[in-house]
Amino acid sequence: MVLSGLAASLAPILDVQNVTRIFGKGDNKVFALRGASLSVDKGSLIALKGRSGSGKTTLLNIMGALDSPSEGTIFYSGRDGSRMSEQQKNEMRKREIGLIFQSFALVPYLSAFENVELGLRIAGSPAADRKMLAEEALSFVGLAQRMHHRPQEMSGGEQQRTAIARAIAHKPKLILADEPTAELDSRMGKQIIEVFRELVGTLGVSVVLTTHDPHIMDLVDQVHALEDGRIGSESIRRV
Ligand SMILES: Nc1ncnc2c1ncn2[C@@H]1O[C@H](COP(=O)(O)OP(=O)(O)OP(=O)(O)O)[C@@H](O)[C@H]1O
Repeated sequence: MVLSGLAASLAPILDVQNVTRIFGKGDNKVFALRGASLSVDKGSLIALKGRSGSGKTTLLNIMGALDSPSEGTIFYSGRDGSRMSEQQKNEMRKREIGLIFQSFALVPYLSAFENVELGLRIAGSPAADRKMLAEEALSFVGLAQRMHHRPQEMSGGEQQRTAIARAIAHKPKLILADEPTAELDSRMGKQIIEVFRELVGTLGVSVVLTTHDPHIMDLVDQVHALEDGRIGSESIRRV
């Protein structure tokens, strides 16, 4: 189904419907997700919690079109993922999604600016725009004065803010962050959530993150608990 521009703009950013993901075969079959459903609206800050192995990373990978459901459907701004080619998914990921990892995943011998600029190259941003976009993103996360430092010369919080700048520089609609505060102390973790909060508030970006930290769960709009591959009934909505 092709949605009109208006219908696509009204659709949730992500609509995960009854998604199951099975790894392996026969006796080695693992149900990482078993009918998980979740809708992500524009401008929401959402945390996924759950014990180790409950399926958080698997769900995040499917949300980021890095993986596909075995059963069920995911709609990306109204587009049915199962009807998109790998190339269409790659294009969508590059343009519309920003990914952030627990371990920052920065290139160690490049400065913060060069790391963000490299991300823009990979996202296919035109060369003429890259300097301005990289500086804008680094200023947004409060690193205007530190952008020519390398990761090893920065604190963990500054490194994660560099990774956020890299994820937002191409102006995606959705940020997916797998345990973005796990390597940070509570003060730096809170600063990272404040950056996400500002992204949601000022740019209308949606953020979905995974966390084990109850303090982080207190700072987001919605908390959804994954239990054995399903979104549990104790999900908390604050908005
Ligand atoms: N590629 C894979 N092949 C086989 N099993 C997998 C694969 N990826 C994940 N699993 C299994 O699926 C289940 C869910 O894993 P997942 O990584 O999504 O959990 P998680 O909630 O993110 O865990 P953690 O909090 O430890 O990161 C686990 O039992 C895991 O071992």
